[in-house]
Formats: sequence, structure tokens, C-alpha cells
Amino acid sequence: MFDLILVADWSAAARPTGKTPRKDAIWVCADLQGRQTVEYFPTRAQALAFIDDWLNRGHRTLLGFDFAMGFPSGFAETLTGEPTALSVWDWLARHVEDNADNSNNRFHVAETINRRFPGIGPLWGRPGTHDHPDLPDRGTDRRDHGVPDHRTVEGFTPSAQSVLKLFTTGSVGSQSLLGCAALSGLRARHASLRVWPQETGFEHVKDANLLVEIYPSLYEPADHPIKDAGQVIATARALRAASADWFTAPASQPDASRIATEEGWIFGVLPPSDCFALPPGTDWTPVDVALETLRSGTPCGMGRETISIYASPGRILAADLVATRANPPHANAAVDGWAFAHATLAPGGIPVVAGRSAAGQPFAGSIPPGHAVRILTGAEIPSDTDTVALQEDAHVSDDLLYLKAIPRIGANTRKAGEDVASGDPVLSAGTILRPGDIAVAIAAGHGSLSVRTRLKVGVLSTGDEITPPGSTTGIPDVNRPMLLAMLGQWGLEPVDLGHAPDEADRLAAILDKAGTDAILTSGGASAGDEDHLSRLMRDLGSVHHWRIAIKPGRPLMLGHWNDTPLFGLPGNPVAAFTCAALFARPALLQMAGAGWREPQAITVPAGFAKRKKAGRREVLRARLRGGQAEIFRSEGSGLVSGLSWAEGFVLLPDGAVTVEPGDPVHYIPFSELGLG
Ligand SMILES: Nc1nc2c(c(=O)[nH]1)N[C@H]1C(S)=C(S)[C@@H](COP(=O)(O)OP(=O)(O)OC[C@H]3O[C@@H](n4cnc5c(N)ncnc54)[C@H](O)[C@@H]3O)O[C@H]1N2
Ligand code: MOO
Repeated sequence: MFDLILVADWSAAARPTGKTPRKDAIWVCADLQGRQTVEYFPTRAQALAFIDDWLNRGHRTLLGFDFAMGFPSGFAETLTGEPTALSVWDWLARHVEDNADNSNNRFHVAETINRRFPGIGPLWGRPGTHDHPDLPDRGTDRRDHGVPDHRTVEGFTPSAQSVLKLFTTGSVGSQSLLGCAALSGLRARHASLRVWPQETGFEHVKDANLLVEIYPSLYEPADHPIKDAGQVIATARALRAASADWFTAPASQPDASRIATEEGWIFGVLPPSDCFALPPGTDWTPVDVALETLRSGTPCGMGRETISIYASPGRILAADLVATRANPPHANAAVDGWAFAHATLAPGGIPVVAGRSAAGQPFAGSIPPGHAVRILTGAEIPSDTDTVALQEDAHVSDDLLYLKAIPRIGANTRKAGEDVASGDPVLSAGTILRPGDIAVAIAAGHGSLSVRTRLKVGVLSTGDEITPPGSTTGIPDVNRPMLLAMLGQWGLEPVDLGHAPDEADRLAAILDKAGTDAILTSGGASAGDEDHLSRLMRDLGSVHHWRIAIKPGRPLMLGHWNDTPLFGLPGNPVAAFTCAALFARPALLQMAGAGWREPQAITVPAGFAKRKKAGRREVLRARLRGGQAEIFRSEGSGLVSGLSWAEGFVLLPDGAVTVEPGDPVHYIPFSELGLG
């Protein structure tokens, strides 16, 4: 269809990336009738000149860039008054300054954008060194700006990051701000270029030069020492093989024409036709619906207490913490050596004054110009000096100091407050205190902290067959000690509610007098004659969701006993563990005051093959070996040995999937679930 395919891996670098080809820079693959060349560019301007040159040659061209070419719903209209991606491109072209040496004003433009929106945001993320009051540092600092984080297409490419995030690992927002501005210019220079789907809709365009958004991570990189180069080569190959449904498949989305003009789409992402469909006749609750019920239904009602910093590991900070002193409190020496005022040194030996400055024992006198004084690591820099020479670079003879070389002004000194200034925010409310957080709290002047009182969570096992650990008869109680241990790792207060026999009255009495903030039960959650917990909850409790579209864990029951949230976990230990980690943990942490925390999955190649139907999410016990996710030998949810074998979960999506070895899958290490 196309004679020429151009694939660009874009970059938002603020400086030229250097003469030597390297990763995380701009790479362009040009594929002319199947013959590929790949080029590296130190600047955006050079890459655009190269692309201009190709476009001027008059080939039928498909041109792809790897950044979001549209923004989530509502963004364009608030910014430009028009709900189209192309209006945003033109707005950006008027505001972005992107110079030939890559220097640019993207963070300034981002602030200008944020000021047009209500609340705080929607854009976020900036390097710490920039002072941009209207561009929040963290995504969680934003509110009420009215823009969802993701475009529709990103629902089908879960590893794609939000275009609203401008900085740090994997962010694409900066690329998009600079890129969309550049594309506006490209369109102006090349009138024949049409943008799919923003201009064309989800149409199979056969006779135009097309500009599309691409996502190189969809393809296995070609063999090349630099991954970015391998990715543009692989993407160009994939585009050459694109079929008609690449253009038209997104038209199946309910509001396809709005998506096309406002949000755009990644060329090559095909929404599965039966995605999220449950088999007919079932009424299981999708995982995301159950999680949303929990997120909106488990507010924090915990009080506060002030405790010693020594008792604070794992506790949850109740209020934002502000530094009450600077760290370091005074300018001090970073090394053992000699302090002097740089500007006053004369050639030759430097006279040394008597005395010294040591940590905790500052030098008391004054140091005449051109003199030096002995100083030790951590000691205050005497007020009339500004530079420290390293002891190993100096020697003293006859009370004169000789330096091998004069260090630059300010060398080997630490400025007062260079770490934390008094009044700086250091930790935010909801932080679960880790050793590093405790360190900064102390450095910032705190010896005690206001934390949330601990959330008490009761754990109850049910079932007549359950016997105490160590028993030679019955089924030893795996779940209760396991769940109590999980709660402890999450910094909550586990309360052992013991074991209830299969009698509704006894079960109800135990639940009535639990006295905890939440309850986890295991067993009796499914529909059998002996499944007393589910019957009791339906009769006397309130059930919000029962039967979730997940394997393992389908019988999970979410509800309230009296006013206490109750998680009716399935009896099979693997299902109990999985449901506790994926459903109970975020809800309990939110109740405890730590906010809603979603575990972050990483995308890794599968070390296995598997096929699943649409209709439920599947959670496989997994671990990483050799950079690949391997899975446990069996999915049986009674196989407790797999819980010890595993170091994380592979999550397979609700829709149908076929996983082949090497395909990308989502892996959540147990450390992300607070179970490191
Ligand atoms: N008709 C249906 N049957 C089942 C369904 C269903 O939806 N309809 N779901 C199946 C699934 S999936 C699971 S998981 C189990 C969960 O059932 P229950 O929550 O009712 O659990 P129990 O029947 O009480 O126990 C299941 C299994 O786990 C053992 N168990 C229970 N507690 C413990 C414990 N504390 N420590 C160790 N092992 C425990 C128990 O002995 C059973 O072997 O239901 C399926 N059936
Ligand atoms: O939840 Mo059950 O353990 O899926 O078999």
C-alpha cells in the first residue's frame, strides 16, 4: 500500500544527545519498498529535516511517531475551545519554543496549560530543579481538573503511560507536547499529509500520505545493539504488513467518532471484539467493578496518636510533615582538610592559623584573608572561609600550607539547608513509614510523629474439618496464620478471632463480638449446603458483591456485618491469599489512612504458553527467572506449595488471550503487594 514507511522514535531531550548513537534518543527507520535504513539524530530539528527531505520526494508514505497524538476526553475543549486533537497541536505550535539545540520551554507551556483548567493539574511531573508552582510534582497532588488520565486506546495497551505525566520513568507527556507542536508544523509544510484517525476517522485510507501514532513496545525489537533502533526497525516491518482492520477495528468502540477526532488511536492496537464480555447467563462481578466498590466504600475513619519516631516503622503518617529545622543546619565540610577564603589566596605557601574546626566544636576565632584553618568532616565552615582543600592534596611545612592544586571555589563544602530547608514539606499524610522516611523526618527536626491509630482486622477460619496447625487429623488451619501474617506485613493490627464451626449461630456470635474495624473470614463462601458464611451474610449481613470474575477466588464475598466491612475469602488457601492481596489489602490500607494504592505491574516476556477464554481475570502464581515470568506447575487453588514457590503474580486480562512464550505479560512482584 505504501512505498515508504517512516517510523520515528521521538525524544523530549533538552540537549543534543551527542554525536555517538545512543539509546533514549531519536531514531528513524526509513523503509522504502522493504529496504530498511535506520538513522540516529542528536536533535529533533535534525530528525525533522530528515523527514521533510523524505516527504519532499513524493513517495506514497506512511509516517509514524511514538507519542500520544491526542489527549484524554475533555482536554482539547478546555484548552482550545474545540474538542479536536488537531486544535491542540496548533495551540502547542503557537506556545512551544523548541530550539535547534533541543532547548525548549515544555515545563513552562505545561504550566500555562494547567492554568487554563480548574483545580490542580491535569499535567504533572517535573524535574526537582525547576520551579513551577502550577505543575505538580506528583500525580496524587492533582485534583478537580476534570480530565481522565487515559485515552480509550490505552485501555487496550495497559503498559502505555498517561500522556498527562511529563517526567520520570517511562513518561510520554513531554514527548507529546513537543511532538504535537512539531506535527502541526509538519502538516503545514506537507499539505498532502493526512492524520489517521483524527482527520480520516477509522477509515481504511488507501490513497493518501498518512501520519499515524505508533507504539513500538507492541513489537519484539529487531536485532540491533541499540534497543531503540531495533524497535523502529521492527515497527516499520509490522506497519508494512498492516491489514485493513488496523484502520477500521476501533470503529467498534461506542463513541468511535469522538475518539477519532479528540483522542486519536495507536495504529496497530485492535480492541478484542469480546473484551470483558462475560459468558452469557453469568452475573459475576468484574474485578474492576468490585475494586471500585471497595475504593469508594472504605473511607478512613481512624484517629491520630503521637508516637516516638523509634516506634514509627510501618505506621501511617496522619498529617503532612514539614521540616522544623534545616539539614544540614550549618554549612559544613564534606572532607577532612583545610578551609580558606578562595578569593584571598596569594601564590605560594598559605599561613595556617592555630586551632581547628571539628564537628560539634566550631572554630571560635577569625581567619585573616589569605590564611587557612584545619577543618574536619562535618565541622562548620568558619564564616570567613568558603572552600575546603582535601587533606590528601595538601601538606604543611613550617606552618605554611602547600596545595597540589587550588580547588574550585566552594569545593568540599555542604551548604546549610541543601538537603532540607526549614519549612520544606518532607513527607505527606498517608505515607507508610519506611526507614528512609524515618531518616528524613529526623533530619527535618522530628523526634515524634502524628500517626493513624492502627486498624484492627479480625481473622476467622470456618469449617468443621479445620484443626490447629500441627494436628495429625483434619485439615490444618493454613488460612488464619497466613492471613494474620499478611496483615502484620501491611502494618495493620491483626486480631485472631479463632475458628468457627459450621453452625450459623456460633458464627454470628463470633462476628458480633469481634470488635475490630474489619473482618476477614475464610471458607464457607461458596454455595454448598455447608457454606454457612455466605448464607448468614445474605440473611443477616449485607452483601455488596458475591462471586467475582476472577480465578482463583470466584466465591469472594464483599459485604458488611453490622457496620464492619467483611471480606468473605474463599476457603482454598491460594484463593484466600490472592483475594486478600488483591482486594482486602487496598481497602484495608485506605481505611487505615494510607490512601488507595494500586500495585504497579511490570511488563515482562512470558516464559510459558497459555490460552484463556473471555470472562474472568486470571491470577497465576509466578516468579521471574532469566528476565521471564515462569508460572507454577498447576493452577489448582488447593496447592499451597505454589504460594511458597511464587514471588509474584502474572495477571491475565478479563478478555480472551493467547499467550505464547516471549509475549508481554503483566507481572506484579509480591513486594508491590506489601508481601516482600
Ligand atoms: N457449587 C459451587 N461450588 C464451588 C464454587 C462455586 O462457585 N459453586 N466455587 C469453588 C471455588 S472457586 C472455591 S475457591 C471453593 C471455595 O469454597 P468455600 O469458600 O466455600 O470454602 P470451603 O468449601 O469451606 O473450603 C474449600 C477448601 O478449602 C479448605 N479450607 C477451608 N478453610 C481452610 C483453612 N483455614 N486452612 C486450610 N484449608 C482450608 C477446605 O478444607 C476445602 O478443601 O469452592 C468451590 N466450590
Ligand atoms: O477460587 Mo477457587 O480457588 O478459584 O478454585
